[in-house]
Amino acid sequence: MSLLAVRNLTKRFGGNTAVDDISFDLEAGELLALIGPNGAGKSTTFNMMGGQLPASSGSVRFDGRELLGMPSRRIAHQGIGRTFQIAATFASFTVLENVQMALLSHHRQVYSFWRPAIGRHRDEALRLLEQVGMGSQAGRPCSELAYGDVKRVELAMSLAGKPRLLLMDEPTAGMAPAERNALVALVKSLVLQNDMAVLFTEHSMDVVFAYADRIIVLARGQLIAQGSAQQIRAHPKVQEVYFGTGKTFETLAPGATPP
Ligand SMILES: Nc1ncnc2c1ncn2[C@@H]1O[C@H](COP(=O)(O)OP(=O)(O)OP(=O)(O)O)[C@@H](O)[C@H]1O
Repeated sequence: MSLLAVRNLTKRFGGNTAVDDISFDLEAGELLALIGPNGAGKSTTFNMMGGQLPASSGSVRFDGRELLGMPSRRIAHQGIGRTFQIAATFASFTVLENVQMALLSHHRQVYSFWRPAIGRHRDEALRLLEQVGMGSQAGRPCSELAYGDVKRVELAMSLAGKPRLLLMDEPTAGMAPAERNALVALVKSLVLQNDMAVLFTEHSMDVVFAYADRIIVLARGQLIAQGSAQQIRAHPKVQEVYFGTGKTFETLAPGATPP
């Protein structure tokens, strides 16, 4: 049985079928990219899986349990984490405090402003920050960080819930190419270390082809291809939907800097 089994998932907005009968699986230890041109249905798929949007029909089973119909908070407590396109850190709080608050939330403890979280889950928060390479910045306010570092803090926060599956919606949006590669390389190493599964949407083909174990491609709501980077790059339907969008499918030489 797959860790995640999506079957015949469909979302209609009035007469527009945004996600049209898609099915795919995801296994533990796998980094799966969901790609497709603008309006393909990627965010809608994520929002149905995370409980932010009701599906019109279909099924999403995680470890055999149906997620559709569950509220998002309950989905999170099944062991599914989610990061959003907009970084969700508190700017005036330190890096460490942000991760401590995520841990408090995971343990369903209430943060109160007159009794700060300082001291609670400190060691665990520092351990998570070390995992994402931010241990040395623990005492800095998030407002002072470079954007790429904020995304690392956000990643540490999403790990606070010990997810077995992490949904990452455009984790590298707004990042420079070198930062993008570093972040996805980090995610890949976390997948292997923690035996997690990650499903991510991404517009930069360079990071998708460099790091994803498998790729699924949506176009106008339909799943038009799935497979390895090599299979996707050579797939005629994929080439057709991306033709004219300026996206390229060349492989980078090892160690080369992407455009
Ligand atoms: N709340 C909504 N109400 C009506 N239509 C919507 C809604 N959300 C999305 N859509 C439509 O569903 C389709 C899929 O949109 P979606 O945002 O899922 O695509 P996407 O692949 O994430 O695009 P992008 O890469 O631009 O973020 C589009 O036609 C969009 O206009």
